[in-house]
Amino acid sequence: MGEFTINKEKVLQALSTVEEPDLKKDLVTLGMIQDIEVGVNQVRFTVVLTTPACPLKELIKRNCEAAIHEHLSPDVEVVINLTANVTTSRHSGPLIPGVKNVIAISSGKGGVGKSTVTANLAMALHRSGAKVGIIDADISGPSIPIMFGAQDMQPTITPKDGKNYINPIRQYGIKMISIGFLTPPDSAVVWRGPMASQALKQFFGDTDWGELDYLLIDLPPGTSDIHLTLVQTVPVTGAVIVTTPQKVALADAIKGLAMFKQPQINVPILGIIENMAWFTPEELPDHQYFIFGKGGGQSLADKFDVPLLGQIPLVQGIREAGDEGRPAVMDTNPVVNDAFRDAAESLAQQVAIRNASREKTRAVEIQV
Ligand SMILES: Nc1ncnc2c1ncn2[C@@H]1O[C@H](COP(=O)(O)OP(=O)(O)OP(=O)(O)O)[C@@H](O)[C@H]1O
Repeated sequence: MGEFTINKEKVLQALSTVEEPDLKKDLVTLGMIQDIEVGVNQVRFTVVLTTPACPLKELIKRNCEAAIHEHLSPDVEVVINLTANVTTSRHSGPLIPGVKNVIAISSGKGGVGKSTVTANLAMALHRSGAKVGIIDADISGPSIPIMFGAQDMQPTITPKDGKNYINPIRQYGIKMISIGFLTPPDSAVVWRGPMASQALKQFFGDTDWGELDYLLIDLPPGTSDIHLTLVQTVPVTGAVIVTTPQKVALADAIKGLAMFKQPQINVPILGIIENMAWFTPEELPDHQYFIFGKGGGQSLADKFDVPLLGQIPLVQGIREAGDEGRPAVMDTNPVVNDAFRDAAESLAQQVAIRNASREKTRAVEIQV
């Protein structure tokens, strides 16, 4: 056998046979391979994933290793370092320049667990290594501060470049701002649409978010002026619709979906999360009782040809943790943790696919 030397080019050639399963292009073309080092019988390189929450990272790693063994040498040791650089499809504009993805979390009707899902998705994304923020724009009951045990905190103001900026609260590693921070906890302020829209604009224009991979927006249930304000103020990467499997919830979720699809709004639907998909008693983690019906989220996803990102069971601990001021994924119930982690990974995956495949989003122009 002739002498075969491994060099960087050969490593790149071998890795150009490995496809990113979602983006359907090879890792070299996608610019995902960095820092190749060739040592004695050893190859090292970094794979830069599109999100730290990538559900396919182990598969990609295995495929890279297999490609090196197949195309270069079966004996070479392969050391792969995985990192992530979350992608964006936003034109960087004057507002929130360091925020890569804005994700609207919406529901057709109230009480389906939209805020609970937002809080836990945020925490699961943060745990994967992403930089995450939340804007709680739910005027019907701003519950994010309570779910994060932050109801008594107050955002501070810092002057910067001749302007006063709001600093988001930081709790459990997540930056957040809520319409609830603008009113004392026990006051009965009734938020009217225009006031809330004004507040939302401030949360984008006058708030120092710094660098974020994902900024989740907890919207009021149904359709409202605030939804319009959101899409007119910043480019929105996509929307997630939270529903329960119940018929009445699904009917409203369809309206919510239809709103985002309207031509003048045109926000891509990243997928559906079915909350309270079944009841699982804490002491019987393998049992599932379909008390609100079964398969509703999947049939909605099928009807609109969008992914079902996750199914979250109804678990007493989810409610208790929320009431006690922490997202339930901070506890150790594997049923809850797995459900939210899977949903967060699917969401991050859809964001990456969307960023790779669609045009950049712009804020919606107001027709006058
Ligand atoms: N999967 C779940 N298991 C157990 N309890 C849940 C679950 N999801 C939500 N809850 C509980 O249901 C109640 C309503 O949830 P949440 O406030 O998140 O709903 P929402 O859709 O944001 O409501 P709204 O937008 O109308 O304020 C809360 O007490 C929450 O703790």
